Amino acid sequence: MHTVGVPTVSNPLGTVFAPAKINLALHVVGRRADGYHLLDTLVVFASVGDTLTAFPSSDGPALVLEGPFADGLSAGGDNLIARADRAFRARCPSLPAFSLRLSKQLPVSSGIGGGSADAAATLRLLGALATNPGHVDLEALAMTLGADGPMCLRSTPLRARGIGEQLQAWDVAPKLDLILVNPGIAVSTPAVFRRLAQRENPPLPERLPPIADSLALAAFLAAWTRNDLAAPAEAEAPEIGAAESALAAADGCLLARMSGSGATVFGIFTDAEAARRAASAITAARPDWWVKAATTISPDEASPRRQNESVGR
Ligand SMILES: C[C@](O)(CO)[C@H](O)COP(=O)(O)OP(=O)(O)OC[C@H]1O[C@@H](n2ccc(N)nc2=O)[C@H](O)[C@@H]1O
Ligand SMILES: Nc1ncnc2c1ncn2[C@@H]1O[C@H](COP(=O)(O)OP(=O)(O)OP(=O)(O)O)[C@@H](O)[C@H]1O
Repeated sequence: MHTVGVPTVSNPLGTVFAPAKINLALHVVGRRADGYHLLDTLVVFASVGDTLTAFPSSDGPALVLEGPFADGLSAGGDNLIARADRAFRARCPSLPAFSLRLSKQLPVSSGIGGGSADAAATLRLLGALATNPGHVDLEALAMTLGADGPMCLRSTPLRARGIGEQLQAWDVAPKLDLILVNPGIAVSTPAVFRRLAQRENPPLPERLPPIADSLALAAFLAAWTRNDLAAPAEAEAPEIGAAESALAAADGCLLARMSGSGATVFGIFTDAEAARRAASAITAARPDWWVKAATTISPDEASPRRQNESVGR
């Protein structure tokens, strides 16, 4: 795969949304012999994310990056989209060449899936465009591209254990009104894991209680769950604490917490209007931060759409 200009062919073949992943809770419960950490995490996906579109290409596979966070991200063979494309084609060699265009809306190295979401979206899109993808194990491929790969492939509310490969649907997740705030700092996931003081912590409660709405969820998360990577991430990037405090102090915020290995922080709000107001106020106070009001998405909203289907966003 190589970088080219904007594709001349205007008709897209299909498009897929790569939503931001949010770890509502992230417990580090152990460590494997290979150094990877065992997790117990509750995950939802948001209405903000990257968009990946496929165009026909007569010139071999190509990748074009655009959008607010495209700068500084390589479109070469190390991009997770290029890696996912190669991995898929190795198992499905008859797939025609596509030019892929990524609209990069999510900050890079920010704890909300970014690269894993793009890699998973690539697999979903290629799987939808291939005529015979039945023999390709997308979940196994996704894991080779990152521990967050399998959860991003599903992009539905879930609980993940192991290093992220043991997935259990969380069908009763309430719809949430959220704000995501990134204080403009890229945080390295390995660096945060390295700083962990305690690697064996209690897991989430074995059975999640019935949770009716945002209020009940926020109460449950606050009482029973944590993000064990928050302290090491904040030691790496103290601005995370400022972003969390800004969210927590906003009217209508039920819970503020860091996602993944940071530095993005999410706030759960009482309603969409409160979230919009708080997002405007935080943006006004900190124009240098990335601030987005969002909701959690339903399972079908991250499904690939072929050209003649509505993209819906
Ligand atoms: C922190 C989370 O975002 C929670 O969802 C993920 O566990 C990270 O997933 P990811 O970014 O896809 O991670 P990978 O690209 O597979 O791993 C990056 C690095 O993070 C560390 N890592 C990652 C996942 C994990 N369960 N244990 C780890 O120790 C390892 O040092 C690894 O080399
Ligand atoms: N398409 C891509 N989008 C974002 N990052 C990419 C991409 N391809 C490769 N990368 C690289 O992957 C690394 C991790 O970026 P990413 O945005 O996935 O981190 P993250 O948001 O912390 O993810 P996670 O929440 O899974 O830990 C960065 O070093 C980045 O350069």
